[in-house]
Amino acid sequence: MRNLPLGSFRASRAIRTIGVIDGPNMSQLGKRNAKKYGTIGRDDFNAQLREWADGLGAELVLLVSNHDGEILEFIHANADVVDGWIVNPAGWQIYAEPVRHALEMTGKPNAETHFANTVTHFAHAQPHVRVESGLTGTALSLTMGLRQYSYLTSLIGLLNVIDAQQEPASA
Ligand SMILES: O=C1C[C@@](O)(C(=O)O)C[C@@H](O)[C@@H]1O
Repeated sequence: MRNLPLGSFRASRAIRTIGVIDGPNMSQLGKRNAKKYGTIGRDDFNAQLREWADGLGAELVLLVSNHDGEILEFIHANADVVDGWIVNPAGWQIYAEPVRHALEMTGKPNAETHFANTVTHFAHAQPHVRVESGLTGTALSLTMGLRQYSYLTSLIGLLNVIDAQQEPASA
């Protein structure tokens, strides 16, 4: 892995804390369909996320979980710890209402993020059904299809939005 000079993608030097949540089956990165998810394994991806965060001046609290109750409790427990969230609800995007409520309660912006382009994914899997993520309606953003780089894109954007909210430019 290279140490990328990511600092120039962010003007503020303030350290922010970002909660990253990866839902069901995201523990299996590296063993999933390589056309959608690439080949990066879970441990390498965790290291990559931390390296990106470090380069951008962020600390991560990371949860990879196959259990919806655990995800809810993680959000509740970290509501006052984080400045924002990156959330990949994975298969739970279809019935994500409890997660959406929990995120909304925190009042912190959340960036929905997927490895795959889920629009193509659903169109291929179930061409007769239009399935949209239940999180998107109240998410700050939706980034998908760039594999692991969706998270880098979300992280850069989210940090800049948080910076602008917390340090508004003086008139
Ligand atoms: O499990 C996943 C992973 C996913 O959220 C992604 O990151 O690409 C896309 C979802 O459609 C799928 O159910």
